[in-house]
Amino acid sequence: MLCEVCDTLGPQSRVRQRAVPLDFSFNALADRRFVFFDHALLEAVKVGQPATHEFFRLLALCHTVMSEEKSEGELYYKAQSPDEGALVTAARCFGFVFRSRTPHTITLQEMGRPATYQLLSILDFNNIRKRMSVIVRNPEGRIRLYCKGADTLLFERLHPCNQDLMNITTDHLNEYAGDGLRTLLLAYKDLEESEYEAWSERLQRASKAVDCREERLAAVYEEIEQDMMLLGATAIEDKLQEGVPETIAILTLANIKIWVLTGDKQETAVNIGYSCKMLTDDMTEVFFVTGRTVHEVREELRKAREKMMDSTRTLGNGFPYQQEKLDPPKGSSVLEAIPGEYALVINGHSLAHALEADMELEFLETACACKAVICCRVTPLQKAQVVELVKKYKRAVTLAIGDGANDVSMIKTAHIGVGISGQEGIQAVLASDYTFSQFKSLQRLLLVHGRWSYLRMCKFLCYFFYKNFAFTMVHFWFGFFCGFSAQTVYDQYFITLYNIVYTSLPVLAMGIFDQDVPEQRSLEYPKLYEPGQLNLLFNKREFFICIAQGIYTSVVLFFVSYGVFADDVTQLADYQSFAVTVATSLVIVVSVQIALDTGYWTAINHFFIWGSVAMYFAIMFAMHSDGLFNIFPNQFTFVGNAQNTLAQPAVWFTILLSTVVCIVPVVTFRFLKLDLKPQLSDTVRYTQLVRKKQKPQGRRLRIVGRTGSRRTGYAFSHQEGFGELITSGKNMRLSSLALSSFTGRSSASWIDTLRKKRGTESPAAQQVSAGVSPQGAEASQVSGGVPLAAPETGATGPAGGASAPGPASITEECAVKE
Ligand SMILES: Nc1ncnc2c1ncn2[C@@H]1O[C@H](COP(=O)(O)OP(=O)(O)OP(=O)(O)O)[C@@H](O)[C@H]1O
Ligand SMILES: [Mg+2]
Repeated sequence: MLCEVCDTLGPQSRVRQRAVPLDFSFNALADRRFVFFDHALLEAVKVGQPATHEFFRLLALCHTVMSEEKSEGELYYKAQSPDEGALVTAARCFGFVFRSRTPHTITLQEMGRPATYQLLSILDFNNIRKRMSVIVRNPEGRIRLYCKGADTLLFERLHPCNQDLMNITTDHLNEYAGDGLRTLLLAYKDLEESEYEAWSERLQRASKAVDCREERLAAVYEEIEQDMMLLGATAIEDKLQEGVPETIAILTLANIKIWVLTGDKQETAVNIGYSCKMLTDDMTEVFFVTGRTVHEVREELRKAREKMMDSTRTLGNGFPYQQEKLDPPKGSSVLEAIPGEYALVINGHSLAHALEADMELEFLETACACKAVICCRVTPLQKAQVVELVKKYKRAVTLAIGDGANDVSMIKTAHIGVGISGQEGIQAVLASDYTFSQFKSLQRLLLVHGRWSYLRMCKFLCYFFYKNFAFTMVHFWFGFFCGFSAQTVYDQYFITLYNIVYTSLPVLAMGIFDQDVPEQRSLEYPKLYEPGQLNLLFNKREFFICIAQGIYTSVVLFFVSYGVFADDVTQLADYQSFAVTVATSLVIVVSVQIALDTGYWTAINHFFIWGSVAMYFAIMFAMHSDGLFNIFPNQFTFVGNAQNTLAQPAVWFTILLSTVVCIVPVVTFRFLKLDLKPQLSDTVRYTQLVRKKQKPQGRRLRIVGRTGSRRTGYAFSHQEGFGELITSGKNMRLSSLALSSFTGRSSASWIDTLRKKRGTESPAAQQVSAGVSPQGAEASQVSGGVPLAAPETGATGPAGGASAPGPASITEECAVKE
């Protein structure tokens, strides 16, 4: 915490860090954990400077902290906001100890002497007022108002005689905020008895008002919080949690747009933006929207858009890539395809105009074109409105994450609300769908569990449609042979048990446990998150594919069995044997299909799949047995059927044939898809497999290629050589080994880089070059002597995404990660 007491302490007294922390031993009630370095401040307190004393008195009186004194001198504070806790603790250490409060009094110990203040009123803090005040009568009987709050609001309410002090304090506040500290301004006002009495009456009336009570109270508060005297300012460091920049970086790579909505002032918010790497010095431009009128805000937004469009035109000259970028995909705005990195910082008062009906779209367009958006000094309602705006116009899923009560409305508005449990109370946690204590857990929530959950749901749905169509459509084909008499193909008990016993548990196990790639890989390759955003795993196309597969299966099941029975191959030509054959084929085919769909096998998956098939046979044999028929002759009419039918080898051949005809096309289709158009998850899985097989000696080489075509790739080096390539490029093929993904020249220089790093020849290098396409011929020549285990140079980020514009700026980065 930094403190500045105006008038008494100049900027030179604000020493951030001295080697020797202050000695608070003069104060028996000081908190031993409190560390402070500004000796001048302590001196000022000790010599009794009135302004300094008043400054700390304000900190000890103007708050909502509760105290607990376990034994003499053992004080514990319970603060709703950690900032308030820090300020009251600072006052305590400097000799102004807050000891206890009752509804009408506050007891302090001021420089060793007890002092009880009569608490006349508390003018509560809220996110619109952004300040709080207390009115107290001091032991001498004087009434004084103490106020602390956001600088912008307090400056407007100071007495004009504070002008010089305000100027100095503004400089200091900007300096603090520039360092990313959260600042507060402190002020006081002496009140006459009569003045307070009159105001108190108005307050009583306002607090008893039935309608518009909040507004009336705010107006009455406003009346008294005027012409105050500036006392000083405080600045508190709100440390970023561990892993925040990394999490933001990884989520950005996963194509997740991140907007920061904060109540902090602009300078603090911008500084935090830089420290969490949302804003960087490499950005083309950061637009600040600070207009106070509708016209100004509209103008600033327009200028920002124009600049972005201009850059598109300038950069676009002659580069087909740019042209491609200028023709954005259907449904998206031209601005969203803008090259370059821009950021938008908008203030709360400007945001109020930007969110008006006639400007909201302009604001959204501009903001969406920017890589980073920071809205500062926003109220909780505005936070919710921004989320609402995105929900209204973008087909996007919104997630709001916050820790304080001021984030509740936004958490509730967003599709997914996440609360961080910390020192800011539990309101955010109670309002949220998910809760954790560290921001960095967000990456696991989204990239691992969110991804898996989407995958599982999609697979579950696809399989569900498939198995039901395969089951039901058989009746339709049968209808042509039974004159659509509504006779069912299957035994009635099979119809009842098919969905609830024979095929439910395997798909449930898949829906619970399935994974396509392990969690570590999900975090390493954030691009894996994209299929979910693009709805690739379950959409109309996928739906129709499942249905088509289901219908195809039903055709095969029915007509293969029909063909066999019609030719009398089985010497069984009865309806019941046919029913058993089709039903058995169906259960086996859908079980094989779920086995094919299951990407992650656990003992439970095995148990459920084998168990379901075993259960089918067990139940069928039981129901077709003489025993049950003897007890319920009218119920179990298929007596002896299973035993007879399944004793025929031809029936088993029929079942086998149906299964093969159903499954082979699926396997072929999947294989071709994997080979011709692999998804990133396929490639990652494949890498995993290869890695397991090759048992690498712990070294993996990651190459992030930055090429003019904006392709990026990774090559893995095992001890024997390059394994394979993972790429996010469009036309990559799994079979095209590492270097063909890069242009020949690029590969050459890339390999050259490696060669420089280590000069020994490796036979594996030739192995790589053998897989190089003509495009990579130059590379293959060079790669004759490439050393594959490059020396350790430190790891790059988790994935390569950035690209330098233009073919001339082809660069490669090599890093070896253990
Ligand atoms: N207890 C308080 N007393 C007086 N002023 C306060 C108090 N708490 C916050 N403020 C002022 O009100 C402003 C808005 O607070 P708010 O809680 O809306 O946002 P924040 O805590 O600054 O940021 P975030 O939105 O990131 O939580 C703060 O920046 C601060 O200047
Ligand atoms: Mg807050």
